[in-house]
Amino acid sequence: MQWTLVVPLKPLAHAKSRLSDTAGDAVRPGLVLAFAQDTVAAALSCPAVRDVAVVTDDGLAGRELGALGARIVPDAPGAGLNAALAHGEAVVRTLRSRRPVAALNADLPALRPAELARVLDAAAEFPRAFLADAAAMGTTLLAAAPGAELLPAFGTASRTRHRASGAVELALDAVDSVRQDVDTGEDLRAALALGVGPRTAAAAARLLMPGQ
Ligand SMILES: Nc1nc2c(ncn2[C@@H]2O[C@H](COP(=O)(O)OP(=O)(O)OP(=O)(O)O)[C@@H](O)[C@H]2O)c(=O)[nH]1
Ligand SMILES: C=C(OP(=O)(O)O)C(=O)O
Repeated sequence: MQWTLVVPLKPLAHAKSRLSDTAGDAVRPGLVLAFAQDTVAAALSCPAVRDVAVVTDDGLAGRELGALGARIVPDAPGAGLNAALAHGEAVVRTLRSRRPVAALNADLPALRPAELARVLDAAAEFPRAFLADAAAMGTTLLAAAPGAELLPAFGTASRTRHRASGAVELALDAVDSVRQDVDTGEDLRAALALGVGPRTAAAAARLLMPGQ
């Protein structure tokens, strides 16, 4: 099955505020862009992925991610993460109504295409399914079959909300790269230990972070 992914991305200057102790205001936007570039590049090279739409109002990120092959959708609602995802879903479904759709966070710099393919293949068995993040509190991927709505409920402690909404939690081993979102300096160290993509590796080296 070939999926359309919807990837939300906040304006870089405001994104990942919880990383401010690890990366100051001068370097954090570049680091967040590197996460998104490595996430989108890995997604686009996944055999289970047909196309990727990034919902963002950030001009630089739009140009860079568009150059990788993503469709850029303006964050027209401007009303937060879940509104951005619902809007992205509506846009891609207008274009491709018979494809399954999955929301994927933009902060997965260690993402491996083969692991993403395993997650999407497992999700294809259910009308709606999700993958919990490495902290086991949040969500990194929420998937909906053709004809089912995503009904995104991302944000703090979203795992419980997605489960309560009827989405099936995917119980998969060895998909750490799809679970490892980066909110904090500790998360970034964990992602570096898994092995990040080239743009995040370069950006982290500029922060003088060891472990690559
Ligand atoms: N388009 C869009 N994306 C968003 C919005 N809010 C969050 N995101 C994205 O949603 C994903 C998950 O969000 P978080 O992990 O909370 O990231 P964040 O809001 O940048 O992080 P903090 O500032 O530390 O809370 C990331 O890819 C964000 O860039 C929004 O209002 N619009
Ligand atoms: C966006 C989420 O949370 P966090 O900001 O903790 O990554 C989530 O897990 O739904």
